[in-house]
Amino acid sequence: EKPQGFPPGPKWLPIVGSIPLIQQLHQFYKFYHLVWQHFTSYYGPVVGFRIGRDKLVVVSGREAIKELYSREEFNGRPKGFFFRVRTFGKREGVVFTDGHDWETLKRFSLKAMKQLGNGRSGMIAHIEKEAAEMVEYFRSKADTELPVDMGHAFDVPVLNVMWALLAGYRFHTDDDRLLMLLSKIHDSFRVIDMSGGILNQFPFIRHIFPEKSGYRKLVQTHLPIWNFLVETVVEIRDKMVPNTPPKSIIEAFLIEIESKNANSSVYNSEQLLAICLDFFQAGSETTSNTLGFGIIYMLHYPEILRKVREEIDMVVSRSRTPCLADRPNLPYTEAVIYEIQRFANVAPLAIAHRALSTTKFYDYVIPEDTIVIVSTYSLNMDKSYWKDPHNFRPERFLDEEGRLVHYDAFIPFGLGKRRCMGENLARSSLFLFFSSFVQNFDVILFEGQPLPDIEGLDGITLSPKPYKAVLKIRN
Ligand code: HEM
Repeated sequence: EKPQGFPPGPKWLPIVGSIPLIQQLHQFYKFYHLVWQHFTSYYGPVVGFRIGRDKLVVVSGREAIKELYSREEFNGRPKGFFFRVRTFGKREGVVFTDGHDWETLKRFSLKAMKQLGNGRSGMIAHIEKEAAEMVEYFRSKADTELPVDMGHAFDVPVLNVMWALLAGYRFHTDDDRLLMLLSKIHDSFRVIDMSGGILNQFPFIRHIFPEKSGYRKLVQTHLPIWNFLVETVVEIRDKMVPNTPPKSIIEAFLIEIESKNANSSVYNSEQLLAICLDFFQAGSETTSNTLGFGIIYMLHYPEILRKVREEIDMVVSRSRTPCLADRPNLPYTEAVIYEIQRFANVAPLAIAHRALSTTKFYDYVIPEDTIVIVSTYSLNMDKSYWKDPHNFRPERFLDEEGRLVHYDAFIPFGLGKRRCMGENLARSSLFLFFSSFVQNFDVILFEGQPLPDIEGLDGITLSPKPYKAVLKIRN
């Protein structure tokens, strides 16, 4: 039965809740964030409904989202069966956990990232090197004139940045293990359904329908990733030199394990694998999909591309690729990247939160364990805020003097205690990969080939639809 004071929303049917209506609307709209938007237009910024046994609340709009992000009670993550399969049936790692262990691990990871982070010898140097490698690699492709899979063009460099952070080294671009890993990570994004799907509602059905329930696929997709991570951790542990500063997150974590007692619930090898998986999944698709969309938009808006290149040519010249120190001097390029992020809505629903206790929100009662979804899409496409949200217009992020403008409603990385841990890394990667790519290459479609679709594919993250094109070195 619907709890007293629960936010307004569609009808609750016995057992299934609103599932049939949601499925119907999803068929029509194709994207979950549009289904939630549909509800919002009927019921307001806070909508409540039920999916199977789970109560869900979708929060939209600037005011409600800011309020939500400021409240400690909403800092939980869903804890259903589905969200635990990827971490060996337990709640481990930093993305789908909460409470004391999550806080400890988040603090540890942020500190390790900071230590490995900035500066010539750290992550920035890694990303700059990776961007230079990417340009070399695409140059060799451009020479052969073989078509490139543009939807995934940035997967390897982006994953290599993540890998440098986690493991301290990079893969060769054609490394078979890397390609296997990438395809499994992609698959995992197609099988992780943010609401948890049927498996989350009725975990026992995996014994009856291992195939149909999606359980087998879920395990089979994660198995090679787990195995690979285990191998890597063992390799790194065997090579570690005692009493030297850690060169990667894995090394930093292994040092913690060594220094703590063996039964720590936080510093143990399962948690380490869970963290690696979290970073892999949270960091790679988001960044490479954003870049993929960026290139599609540049094909649609050649005039904007021309201006980006003009700025890069003037500030950086064409004799070298951009470095991070150029960023403050390239406000137009930055504005274009902001607009790509706003327009692409790569994480349209952030990552689901959970109410840690029964609490009041606006005039409503949100019961403990309600899953709370933040529609960042509603912020990015708010008409009253942006005026023309459906236009791709980077100038909105510049003032009259051409300086970058920051808006408090532009929060592609979330806010508050659960905000993205990779924001700096992601922003540096987006800047370096995007600017180096457009500085050096033209994307040439085949004769008669339509412009690639602006609209992406639905999933945990939105991804560009795959398409092929030939790269030419820009003259
Ligand atoms: C363009 C790229 C990226 C976007 C748009 C993005 C966006 C987000 C968003 C919206 C959240 C959830 C906020 C919330 O819970 O409300 C999040 C969480 C997270 N992100 Fe990112 N992210 C990006 C790149 C990265 C990278 C590169 C890393 C890793 C280095 C990363 C690691 C994480 C982690 C670990 C969390 C979970 C934090 C927690 O639950 O406490 N992300 N990100």
